Parts: sequence; C-alpha cells; structure tokens
Amino acid sequence: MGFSDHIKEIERVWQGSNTGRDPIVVDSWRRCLATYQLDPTRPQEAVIVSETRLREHRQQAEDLVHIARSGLERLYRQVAEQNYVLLLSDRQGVTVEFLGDASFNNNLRKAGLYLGSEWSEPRAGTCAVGACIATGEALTIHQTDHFDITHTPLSCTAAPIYDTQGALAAVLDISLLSSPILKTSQNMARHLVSSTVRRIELANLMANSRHDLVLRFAGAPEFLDVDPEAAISVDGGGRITGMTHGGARLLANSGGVDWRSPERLIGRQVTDFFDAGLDELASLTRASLPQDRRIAVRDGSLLYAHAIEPQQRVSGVAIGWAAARPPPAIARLGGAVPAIDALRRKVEKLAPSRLPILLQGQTGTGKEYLARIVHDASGVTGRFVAVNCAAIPEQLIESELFGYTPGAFTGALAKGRKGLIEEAEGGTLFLDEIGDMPFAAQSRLLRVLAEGEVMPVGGSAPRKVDFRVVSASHRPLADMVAAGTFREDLYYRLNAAVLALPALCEREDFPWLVDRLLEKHGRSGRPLRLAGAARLLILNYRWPGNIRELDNAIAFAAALCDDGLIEVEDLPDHLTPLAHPRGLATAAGERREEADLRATLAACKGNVSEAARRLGIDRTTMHRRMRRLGIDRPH
Ligand SMILES: Nc1ncnc2c1ncn2[C@@H]1O[C@H](COP(=O)(O)OP(=O)(O)OP(=O)(O)O)[C@@H](O)[C@H]1O
Repeated sequence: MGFSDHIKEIERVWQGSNTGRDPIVVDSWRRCLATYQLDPTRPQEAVIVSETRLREHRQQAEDLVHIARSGLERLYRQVAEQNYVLLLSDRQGVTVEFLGDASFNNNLRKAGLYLGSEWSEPRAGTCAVGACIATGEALTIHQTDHFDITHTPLSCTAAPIYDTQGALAAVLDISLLSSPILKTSQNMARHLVSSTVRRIELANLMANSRHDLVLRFAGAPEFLDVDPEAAISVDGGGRITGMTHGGARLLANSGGVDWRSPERLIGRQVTDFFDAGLDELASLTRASLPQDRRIAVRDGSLLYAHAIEPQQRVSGVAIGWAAARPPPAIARLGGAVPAIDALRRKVEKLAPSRLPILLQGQTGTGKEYLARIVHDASGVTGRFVAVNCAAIPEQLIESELFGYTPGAFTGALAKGRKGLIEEAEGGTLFLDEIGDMPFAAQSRLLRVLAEGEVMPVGGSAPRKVDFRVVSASHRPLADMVAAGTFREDLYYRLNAAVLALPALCEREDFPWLVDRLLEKHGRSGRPLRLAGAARLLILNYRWPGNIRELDNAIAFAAALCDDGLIEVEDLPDHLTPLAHPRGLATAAGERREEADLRATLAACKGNVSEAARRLGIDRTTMHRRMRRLGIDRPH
C-alpha cells in the first residue's frame, strides 16, 4: 500500500467507513486523530529519548527488569531465529530493555526498535506498545495497521505486564523489521508473548508476597503445577493482597466486577470469590494430587488450585545449607538466607579467636542466644556466664562481677565470694545490656580487660583471669560515648568485632525460626503444627518484641491447642485482629464476646452448628470458644 492509499484509508475510517481493519486499530487511529491531533500526512521518525532520560526510565524499571530477565531471555531464544527483536517498555512507552541481533543495529535503531525508543501513541501514533498501553490488552499491530507511514514495514506484537496491584507496569513487545503479508502469521507470536508475561507476573507475585499464601489456578489439573493461568496472594486475615493479570480476571469474573477496577478486588476477602474458607484453600498443597485440588468459584465455574505456603519457598533454599554441614552450634543461628549466611560465616571465623565481640540488635532479637553460639563454637572448655547489667542493683554490680574479700562490706559473706568474672575463667563472660553498667564499674571492668587481672572488692591482691568477653546492648553505645555516659576506651575494648542481629520482621528466614520454635515447644519429640491461617497470621504480624515475643506466643498457643495443632484461636488475642476485633483482648471484650455467643446460642435454641453459621465461624471454632469462655451447651 502506497503513502496516499494509507492516508486515504485513515480518512475513510475517520468518516466511519469499514475498511476491514481490526476494531482495536480503528479505535487507535481515531485516538491519534481526535485526541493526539496527529497528522498522517506528516510522517515522523522514531523518537529516541536522551541518555539521561533513558537512565531515569531504566532505574525506575530496574526491579521489574530484574524479575523479568530470565523470561525475556528465554523468549528471545525462542524467536531470535525468525529475526524478531524483543523490547520491554515501561508504562510511558519508553524501551528500557532490548534484545536483538547486533548485526542489524543500524536498521533497528532507525526503525525505533532500540533502547530508549518511545512507543507511546501520542508520540508514535498507532503502534503495538502504544495501543497496548491504551487498551491494556495483548495485540498485534501489523504493517499498515501503523498510523505513521514510517512504521508500516514493521509487525509488532505486545502484551501488557501488570503489577501485583493490578496496575499496568510495562509492555513486552516482539517486533519484525519485515514480515509476511498476513497478520495471522503473528498469532503464534501473540501466544508466546502472552505466556511469557504470565510467567513474569507470577514470578513478580511470588517475589512480592514472601509472607503471604499464594494460590495458583488452572482449568486443567495437568497444568496446575507447571503453567498456572492465574495466581493471587492472600494474607493471614484472608484478604487478597496481590494478583497476576489472570488472577484479576478470575476474581473480576467471579465477583461480577470490571478487571480494570483492581481497587475493587485488592483487600477483599478471598471467600467473596471462592466457595471455600481460608483454611480449606491453604490446605490445597502438593500433599494432595492436582486432580483432588478442585475448588468452586462463586461464578459457578470449577478450577484446580495449588496453595503455596510462604515457608515452602524459603525452605527450598535450605537444602543447600544442609549440604554445607556447618558446625552444629552455628547451624542453630538461622535458616539458609543470604543475610544469615553472611552472619554465620563471620561467627564461624570469629568464634575460635579470643576477640571481644559486641552484639547489637533490638530487644529479643537473640543476642544472648548468639553469644551462646559463639561460646559453643569457640571450643573453649570453661563456662558461659551471662550477666544482665541492667538487672543487678547498681550498688551490687561491682561485688557481683569482681567478687569480694571476707568482710568487704555489711551483708557480705564471711568467707568472701568469687565474682562472675572469675566464674567465667577459661570460658565466656556475656555482659548483656552493657550500656546500663554504672560508670565506676565501667572503669573497673576496663582494668580487668586491659590487665587480665581482677581485684575483688575490699581486696589488695589482684588475681589473674583469662576469659573471653562478649557484650550486648540494644542501646547505641556509640551515641552514649558521644554523650559521655559510656567510657570511650571501654567501648573500643569491647567492640573489636561487632555483629548485628536483624529485627524479626526483617529476617528472611522467619519461617525457619517459626519451625524451630514449633519443635522447641512440641511435646514428646513431636513438633507442634500450625493451621494455614494461623501460620499466615504469624508471618504477617510485626513482632515488635522480636524472637522473644514469637517464642512466648508459640509457648502460649502450645498450652491452648488441641492435639498439637495450633489454630488461629489458640494464638494470643493481639495477633488476631479479625477473629477478635480490637479490644476483645480486654476483660470487657471477653464479656462482650461471651454475651454475643450466649445470645446467639439462645436464639438458635442451643443448636451449636446453627449458632456458628450465624456468627460466621466454623463449628470447631465455636466449640473452642465456648470452652474458653466456659459456656456450656444450653439444654
Ligand atoms: N536463632 C534462634 N533460633 C531459635 N530461638 C531463638 C533464636 N534467637 C533467639 N531465640 C530465642 O528468642 C528468645 C530471646 O532471645 P535472647 O534472650 O537471646 O534475646 P536478646 O536479644 O538477648 O534479648 P534482650 O535484648 O531483651 O536481652 C530466647 O527464648 C531465645 O531462645
């Protein structure tokens, strides 16, 4: 088709004639003329943005490119032989990633199939990337479908990539400089691009929902584990937190909502869309055969589902760790994730040395636990002696640490006493909350460390001591030094090596820790188990008290749960905002809950199943709550 024929066709379409073009092309031509005021008689060369702007666009798309890279490379390997080039553009249409045959670079650059080219509709007229951004759909813009005559040799196929919140994040495009005449020749290309996008979105959802349950769906059981069509993520309260585009369409169909309104899907309860509760969905794991994992969607359709618990993704990495066989003490430090592996390597090297170590971390992050690991891995034969400097009254700290001679002070034992420092002879002295040590005691401790001698209170002859000191503080000691409340010289004696423990909410091996604590609190060698919803609640809670708070919560649940299975109701109330609305943890709240339960039971004439249904909980939960609140079944 020549230049004038192309212009004439655009004119005819503008006047309402049907020239046989696809409706998406017709709509785009209309946008070009009416909205962007483009003139088809004035062809424009491809627009390539400046280096600086390209750098900005690439930086913004960095995470996405990182996640998409293996999918892009795989797709490119599949299509490169047929001379396709591959472009990834951001949501403004700027090409941020490009894979193509370098020998065609000049021609490709000229045609705009290159890094930095801008393929938005207002800039380039009808084109695959631009039309894809405008419509949100996968499509092919083939040869004369292009609005601008400059681009009519090209055939381009593009599919949108959505982020987990349902917003368009990028566009994946494969293009040919020259192609067969028939547009249908590109059907296979559309299929390939769409399935690559599906995989990229799935990888993105998995990467973004480390603490959530991920549910994958397929219409046939055979594809469930290998190539699911849709996926969503769900938090411990049963709320939808993310989705792939397939997931958005599935939810939208089920709920009778437009998929273009993701705000009407994210945050909703998963039970609004499926005929199954959160526990039932969480149980659809690989433990059962794909054909048995069938669930009913609220629109009446049936699907196969696969639930992936957060901990399964992390434990996959743990296998490599087992192979490395670290010394047993160091293995207790945490799961096989990069930050903990790095810490483990440091501990392994530092433990056998005699260097003083300073441990830093918020309260409950495991500083004492780590100090014991350092001691156990050091190979020394002496004892591990822990001293909490904040817990000993100020006037006693010196005698506790350094010991005292007979009759040193009123109330002292007649024969005197060995101090804790001497108790640690040949072993490790762990000074917890060292920041709380009084200034005078700091000076004495400094002398012990500098001279390797301890002088008991009231004594005149120092005694030789040999021990390793590990200290810890949740307060920033460096700031205390600057403020003059901690001795600078002591600070430098203690911090020859510094190890920092992350807060629990930052630990990537969180599921590993949960499993260790379930083992710890299990009875007769059998670890406790967590129901799916309870595990999700635990993984989603912020844990300001860190591992200690988690440890206490699991100990509490262990005492309440039946048959070693921890359900949501067994967890401390403050973890379960949904099951127990705010305030129910208080006595007044309990009374209200009890009154509610009694009234409902009375209204249902003592029928527990009916009462549970009205309260929106299952029968087992109802029984458990009745037991907890001391409610007998009315007769
Ligand atoms: N890596 C771990 N694996 C299993 N349990 C752990 C781990 N780290 C800590 N814990 C447990 O968490 C609890 C708190 O740990 P620890 O007392 O060592 O914290 P801390 O940082 O010294 O606290 P504080 O600052 O309040 O003194 C303990 O019960 C400990 O056994």
